[in-house]
Amino acid sequence: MKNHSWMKQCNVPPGTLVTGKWHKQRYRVVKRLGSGANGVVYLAKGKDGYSALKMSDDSMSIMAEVNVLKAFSQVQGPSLGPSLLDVDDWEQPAAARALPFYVMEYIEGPVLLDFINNKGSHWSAVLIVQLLDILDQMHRQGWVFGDLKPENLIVSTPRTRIRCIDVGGTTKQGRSIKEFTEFFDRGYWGLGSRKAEPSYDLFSTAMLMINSYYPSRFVKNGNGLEQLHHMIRKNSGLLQYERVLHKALEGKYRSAAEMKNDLLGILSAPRSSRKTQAKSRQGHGKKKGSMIETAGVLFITTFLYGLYIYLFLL
Ligand SMILES: Nc1ncnc2c1ncn2[C@@H]1O[C@H](COP(=O)(O)OP(=O)(O)OP(=O)(O)O)[C@@H](O)[C@H]1O
Repeated sequence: MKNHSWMKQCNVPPGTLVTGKWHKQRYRVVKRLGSGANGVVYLAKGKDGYSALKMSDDSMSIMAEVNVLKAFSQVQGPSLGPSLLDVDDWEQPAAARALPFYVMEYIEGPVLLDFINNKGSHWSAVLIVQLLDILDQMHRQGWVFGDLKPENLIVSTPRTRIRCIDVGGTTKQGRSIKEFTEFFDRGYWGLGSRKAEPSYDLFSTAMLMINSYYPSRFVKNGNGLEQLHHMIRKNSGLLQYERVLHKALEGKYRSAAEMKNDLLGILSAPRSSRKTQAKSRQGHGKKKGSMIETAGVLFITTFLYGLYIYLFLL
């Protein structure tokens, strides 16, 4: 069992001043943002404004995360993770030894599922397209994100960009995945190994999409692939992405860019033809939904795709 003694040392009340031993930067703790397997993250205020400060008594895990964030900061293109602002040790007055911490960009916004619950599941594909751009860059640099799950993805405002947080599970390609969450793990579904390779992240990406249409998730029940195919077929929102989802679940994509292009192909097809195709795949699709609803969704989807082109391609 994991030793959580660090919890006590890392448990600091709002208002606490954290001063770095080496760089002498000062951060005022505003509130606790959350804690994970490797430490506690606080919203903090320093001389340059708000930031997210992560502390842990496990200096190895702090250094590993710092190294990933440093590597990410060298990469051109979309931000692969929060930018790294400071790394230091905190000498708490009453503590026996200094506590390592790092400070990163504070990414403000709801986590993926909260955003989708609020705005509608049709946003899912647009955000997944953005995520695939990030993953493509990450994979080209030799990394695999590993623990992809909605809680590790924030939709930052006001430009509606998906951002990855928590690089604790980020693994060099070829090694074993360090951290995973069952629902998003292809090993759990019996659909592949836990070797860090791009197809591992692409499987999780397909599961993210499935999760956005099944927010309460579901557990494995027999043959993993058959069950996932069935769940996709049962949901008309997901059914339009069936081809892409099957390929990702079966590990048939060679790159995130390939998956992104397929998804964009579907998004750019007129909504009416997507719906017809999905219905014919569903076989005896029930006649449901009013003309007004269909027209509304058609309008929203066309608008979203236009927005996507405007925000990310122009
Ligand atoms: N850069 C950031 N900006 C905004 N919020 C953040 C940032 N980094 C972390 N958080 C918040 O802090 C919480 C804790 O983050 P952390 O990365 O330590 O662990 P976790 O994701 O909860 O757990 P685990 O590492 O076990 O998966 C996150 O759920 C998130 O809400």
